[in-house]
Amino acid sequence: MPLGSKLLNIALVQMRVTANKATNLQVARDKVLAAARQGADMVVLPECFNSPYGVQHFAKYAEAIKGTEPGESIKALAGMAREAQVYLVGGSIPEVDPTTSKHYNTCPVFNREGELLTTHRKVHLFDIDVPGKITFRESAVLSPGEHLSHFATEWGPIGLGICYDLRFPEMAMIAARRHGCVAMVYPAAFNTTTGPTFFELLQRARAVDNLFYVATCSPARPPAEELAQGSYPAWGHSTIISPIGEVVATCDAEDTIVHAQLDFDKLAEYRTSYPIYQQRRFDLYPDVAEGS
Ligand SMILES: NC(=O)CC(=O)C(=O)O
Repeated sequence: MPLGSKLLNIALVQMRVTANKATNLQVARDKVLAAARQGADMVVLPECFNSPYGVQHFAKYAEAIKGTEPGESIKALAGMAREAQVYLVGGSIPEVDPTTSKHYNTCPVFNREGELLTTHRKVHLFDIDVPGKITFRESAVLSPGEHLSHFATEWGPIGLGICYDLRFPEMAMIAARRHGCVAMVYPAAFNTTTGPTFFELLQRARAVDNLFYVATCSPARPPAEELAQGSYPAWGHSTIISPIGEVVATCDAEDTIVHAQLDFDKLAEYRTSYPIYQQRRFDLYPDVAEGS
């Protein structure tokens, strides 16, 4: 697919997520509409935007997305996208598959008419153990997705990942090389242990590996009293990175909306200046763009 030539105004909604799903949906709606009023074409919500992030919460907040009447979050997201007339990368929500009863961490994407374009189920589950700092085991409750995902837009295809997926370069490279993606979007919830070391570095690495834009959207960090009660210490720092690894826009841990313009003429320029797509040595390593 040819590279798009227009500007894409993107907005990252770094919102506070509470234990009240209805409140989270209402806050998301208000912020999606506010972002659209500021000129956003595409709005991104955080990982787990309708539920606290923690294995103890996933089953309680889980909703069906496919194969049955969609849950309240999917209906609400479709309504927001339609009302705001934006592409909506609906963060992620805990999903239950009614046919298998398996749970997933899933990102739904809607077009400006509020139609569900695709869903991405987090492929790499967040299972880590940093002694004395953080232990997290999504696989205790969730199943991994079995597919890589992207969706078509007028600017070109856009790849999807969720948080821990950012650590796996193959996924972004397949999006870029096999599907011609011009950007990768990751709803994410890094934390105060891993965020400072890895979050920006990984985004910049994925961007320069592939000469495309990378956008991430995190929940805002909860207040100190909630952290003291065990709430997940989200790192925040929702960010947009240019194809040559520059931080185009970012923030700290607060409740905010980050706006930026993705310039796909610039992307084409960079790919001409740095022709790494043509310089690969597939005689020495396999071509990840092969097949589809
Ligand atoms: N929350 C995640 O999925 C990932 C994360 O926090 C990390 O990789 O660090």
